[in-house]
Amino acid sequence: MQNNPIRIGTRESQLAVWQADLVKKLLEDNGHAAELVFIKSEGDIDLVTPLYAMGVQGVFTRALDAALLNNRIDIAVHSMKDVPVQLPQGIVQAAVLERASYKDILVYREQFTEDSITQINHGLLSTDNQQLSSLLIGTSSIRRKAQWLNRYPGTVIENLRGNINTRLKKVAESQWHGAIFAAAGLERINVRPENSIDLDWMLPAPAQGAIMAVARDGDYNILEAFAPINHNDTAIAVKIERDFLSALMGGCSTPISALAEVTPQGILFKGNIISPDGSQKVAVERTFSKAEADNAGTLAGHDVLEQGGREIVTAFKNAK
Ligand SMILES: NCc1[nH]cc(CCC(=O)O)c1CC(=O)O
Repeated sequence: MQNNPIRIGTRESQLAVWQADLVKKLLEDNGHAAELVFIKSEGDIDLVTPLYAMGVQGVFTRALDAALLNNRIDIAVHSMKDVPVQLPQGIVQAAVLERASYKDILVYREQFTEDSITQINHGLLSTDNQQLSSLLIGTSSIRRKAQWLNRYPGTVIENLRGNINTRLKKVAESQWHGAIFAAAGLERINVRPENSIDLDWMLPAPAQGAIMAVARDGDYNILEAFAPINHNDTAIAVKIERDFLSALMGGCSTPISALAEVTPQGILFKGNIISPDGSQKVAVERTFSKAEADNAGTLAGHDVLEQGGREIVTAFKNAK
């Protein structure tokens, strides 16, 4: 039994605090006292450098890892897609919460729909507005950039860093057509603008929309407290997605997307890797049985490597 309140470490952004509060509430529902401890991360301090250029993995997670290992907190709560697939020595997964929307969405500044954006990009929409001759889209995610350019070649991609509120403000003040966000982030803190559409053709980052709690290895009181709040189907899906990522590259901030959906008919998996300029894409779509879950991500990753993905990985690594 855990006696002292469970110290939940979190970053200070509104989304991070919302996610940590959810964990606190779930713990309290199960009879555990808990409190939040705020920790600043490198990813929050440097708001300019694109994430993929920061050179290290885990810019959002390392400060929390250190707090965990130094026993300043008992649990760290993360957006799972920000967590490197290889957890640091001494840190283990305690729970994965039920996934929210995994979708990427386009927040657009004016009355553009995806249809009109497609038309604009293909020069089909007649307009006198000079601005529309080339699309300007904000994102600092190399994965979103690669997918967008693959679908809409010729778009100019603008760097867009910062927490959700900063980014929304930047888009509103920009001259861009729009910017790409994770639906989950905006919806959780209730700031998804009306001018937004789900990008159904875009595959999410591995584990997008999932929340992960990590603990010290061997801290059995904590691991026991978190077992009941683990969502099994989500945990299975995100493990497959992260195995796919590992099989291809093993890093975050890569142009690799993956989505596994656990359904009564089996596990539906889709994944891809796209060269950062959008010109080359290798995609896989496979159905697995639940019994195959352990190897599904790795198998799908090997499919992609064999179908030309290896060349994209190599070029990406050499360009870094
Ligand atoms: N990389 C930043 C980040 N990490 C998690 C989310 C949103 C929540 C989620 O995807 O789980 C975001 C913002 C975004 O991608 O727009």
